[in-house]
Amino acid sequence: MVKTKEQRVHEVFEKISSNYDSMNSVISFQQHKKWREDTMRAMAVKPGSKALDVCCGTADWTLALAKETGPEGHVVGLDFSENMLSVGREKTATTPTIELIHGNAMELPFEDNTFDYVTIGFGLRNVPDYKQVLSEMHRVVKPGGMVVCLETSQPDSMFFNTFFRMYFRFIMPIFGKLFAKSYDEYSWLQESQKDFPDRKQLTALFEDVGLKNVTSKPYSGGAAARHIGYK
Ligand SMILES: C[S@@+](CC[C@H](N)C(=O)[O-])C[C@H]1O[C@@H](n2cnc3c(N)ncnc32)[C@H](O)[C@@H]1O
Repeated sequence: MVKTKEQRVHEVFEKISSNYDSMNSVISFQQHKKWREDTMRAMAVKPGSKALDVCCGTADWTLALAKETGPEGHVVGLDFSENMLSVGREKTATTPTIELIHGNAMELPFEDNTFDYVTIGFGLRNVPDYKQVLSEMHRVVKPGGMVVCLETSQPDSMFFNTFFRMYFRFIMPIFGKLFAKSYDEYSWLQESQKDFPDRKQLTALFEDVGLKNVTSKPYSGGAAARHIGYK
């Protein structure tokens, strides 16, 4: 039986959960930390606010959000991989303002207008329907609230774009094999990168679901980008 994208993604993350955090630094040459920090700065999260981190995985961004929302805030992390969540649960055990829940980004289990911030970090390219997930994020954020996506993107320069694709296709799986004994999983992850919208296309998708004042910023020559929009 042919597996759906959703089933395959689920299998991949169930398998790589224990190596995920260290592999992130290997495959992005530590760059992901800078991208995350810059995005958090741009968000200027208000203490005491309520945030949702969609596709939270091992909860790195969830923890960063909780640091900003502080003791009066509340941060929910949602993911459909129990193994990724269980790594996240260990990391967040001493942060009582964080709640990690099992769920699907395609159908968020929250009322309309619930959160001040809704984020997705390196998750959007993995879902079966980008627009459906963005529209769910738009639905659950409060009017005036912020929707934020940090994701790999398509570099502007043709030369760098070709290099980046080659890297994802040939080098990253080798790193996956060497450091995480998972050649197939890291090889498969490039599939989700190569067809992902570029900055302009993702901005248009944000606007299609009703988000306003959408801005984007490229990182590392456009290898990654953050998008921010408001409801
Ligand atoms: C590359 S990881 C990103 C984890 C984390 N946000 C980070 O910044 O490191 C992608 C995560 O998305 C989750 N995911 C993919 N599709 C999903 C879906 N439809 N619903 C919920 N989680 C999903 C995977 O289980 C995985 O934990």
